[in-house]
Order: sequence, then C-alpha cells, then structure tokens
Amino acid sequence: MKTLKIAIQKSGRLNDKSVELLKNCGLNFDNYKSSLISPVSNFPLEILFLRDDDIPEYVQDGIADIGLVGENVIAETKVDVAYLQRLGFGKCNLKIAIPNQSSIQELADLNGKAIATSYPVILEKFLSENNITSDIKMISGSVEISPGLGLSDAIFDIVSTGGTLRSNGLKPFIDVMSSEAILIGRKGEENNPLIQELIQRIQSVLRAKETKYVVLNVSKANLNTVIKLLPGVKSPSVVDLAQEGWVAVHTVIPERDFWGKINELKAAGAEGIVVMPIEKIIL
Ligand SMILES: Nc1ncnc2c1ncn2[C@@H]1O[C@H](COP(=O)(O)OP(=O)(O)OP(=O)(O)O)[C@@H](O)[C@H]1O
Ligand SMILES: O=P(O)(O)OC[C@H]1O[C@H](OP(=O)(O)OP(=O)(O)O)[C@H](O)[C@@H]1O
Ligand SMILES: [Mg+2]
Repeated sequence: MKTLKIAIQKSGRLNDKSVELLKNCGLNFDNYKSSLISPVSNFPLEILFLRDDDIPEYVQDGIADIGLVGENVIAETKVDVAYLQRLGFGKCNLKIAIPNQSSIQELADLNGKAIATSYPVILEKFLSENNITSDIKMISGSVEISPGLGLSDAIFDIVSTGGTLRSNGLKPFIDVMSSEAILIGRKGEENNPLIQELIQRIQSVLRAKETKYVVLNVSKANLNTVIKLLPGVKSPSVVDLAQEGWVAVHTVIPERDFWGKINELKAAGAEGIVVMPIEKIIL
C-alpha cells in the first residue's frame, strides 16, 4: 500500500501538540527540527514539517494526503478540503479589536477605517457580508502594535487569553470566528484505509483524554447506589475484596463530570477512590 504523507506545522503554536498527538497514536518517528521530512518506522507514513500557511494547499493539491492545521488557516487560504477530525487543541478566536480609547462604537463605525490584519481574506468576507468598507492593511505579524504606531484604527487577529490585546492597550470589539486544529484530507480520499486507521487511532486518543479510569471501594450494602451514579463506557466491573462484604468498582468517567461525581460517590459511601489517566479507548 502507498505510503501516506501527513503535513504538520514545523514550529509554532501547533507543533508540540501535533507531534504529541501522533506519538500518542503509537507512531514512532524522529522529531529533529532540522529534518523537514521524517519517516514513521511502524506505519506507512511520512511526516512533512511545513509552515502552517502552506498545509491546506499541499493537501488540496495531493502533495500531502492529510494535514493538521488551524481552521482559520483553512478559511484564509480558501482551499477545498475535507474536514476529517476536530482535534480539540489550538483553540482560539479571531476578533476585531480596537484601542481602549477608540471612538468606534458599532460595526458601521468601521466604514472607512484602517484595519490591520494577517487574515485579510476572512476579514474581507466578514466586512462585505456586513456591508462595511474598510481599508485592510495586511501585515504578517505583531498586528497588535499597529494602532499604537498610527498604522491602523483597529486590528483583526487571533485572541486566546486576551493578554496580547491588554498589553497593547486594545479591547475586543467583535468576534468573527472561532478556530481549533483540524485533521484535513483531500476530497474524495476520505475512505483510504490508512487514513481511516489513523482517524480511528486519533479518536481513541481523544476519547481517552476526555475520560478517567476510576477505582473505588464500597460496601455491598451501598453498591447499587454507587453504580447508579456511574456513567461508565459500559457497566462497571465489580471485584470482591479480601475484606468480607466489600467490593472494588472499576469504571471510566468523563472528565467534565469528574468532580461532581466524585463528591456524590463519597456521599454515597465510596472510599479509597483512585483516579488514573487513560492512554486509549478503542470502541
Ligand atoms: N494564542 C493562541 N492560542 C491558541 N491557538 C493559537 C494561538 N495563536 C495561534 N493559534 C493557532 O495556532 C496556529 C498557528 O499559530 P502560529 O502563531 O504558530 O502561526 P504562524 O506564526 O503563522 O506559524 P508558521 O511559522 O507555521 O507560519 C494559528 O493559525 C491558530 O490556529
Ligand atoms: O490572546 P493571547 O493569548 O495573548 O494570544 C494571542 C496572540 O497569539 C498569537 O501570536 P503568537 O504569540 O503565536 O505570535 P506570532 O504572532 O509571532 O505568531 C496571535 O497572533 C496573538 O498575537
Ligand atoms: Mg503561518
């Protein structure tokens, strides 16, 4: 079977998490910063390390079979690719922001104003959908500095914690899009068995991340009450303990329910609760 190629970011915000995800999928490869292509020793796959801006086009053109990139970059490059799997990292928002003291109050006030951005395509689409005509100033980085230098009246950029806006005297004005990292593929190639196998591995890693393996001890008298509280993958395993009248319950709990459930379980008589990370959940 033909070796697949996956494109990931060479360095930057998505690099670490992309490498970690592929390693957690059981793929063995060297991650030297100097080698721009790295073969996987235990799966027919090669990893291409690229600038993120280039990834959507590489995939669209079939140079890479799949890629891992932010939704914002896909939107900006206007390519036609298949969305294979949301990955739950690289989460951020793209916002128009204005100086704290700005006279801009509503969307229409952006008419005729200069907006600096590294994402002119997404911004232009948003403005034209809202019948606004602004002067878009394309800059490739450090966008937040531009109003202070007199280059623009507003900016349009990625916001995550909001720290960069605050330290440059800016405040969020309008949310335009939210984004996270996505696994993309070439349209029509989605059913390639190797791609499907990788998607399944990725899903099992993502599922495991969202859940914890929980073991607890409970008296048989309280067992049914405790079991009713457990939202496991299937029904929990119950194992007799050496101590007469006591059992150990093993189950899997979604991370989001975790603290609420633990307190309820303790109140229902659960003791010695041990919580462990899970590596993979294969359904
Ligand atoms: N502060 C942030 N928090 C969360 N995700 C972010 C943040 N900044 C960027 N991202 C996401 O990570 C992606 C890569 O961001 P990065 O800043 O590394 O891009 P870049 O400088 O264009 O990298 P490259 O050198 O590959 O072109 C962005 O397109 C976005 O999807
Ligand atoms: O809201 P925050 O948490 O402060 O994050 C937002 C900042 O993060 C990104 O830049 P990055 O730090 O990746 O640097 P870059 O502009 O050089 O890519 C983005 O361009 C913003 O400047
Ligand atoms: Mg880039």
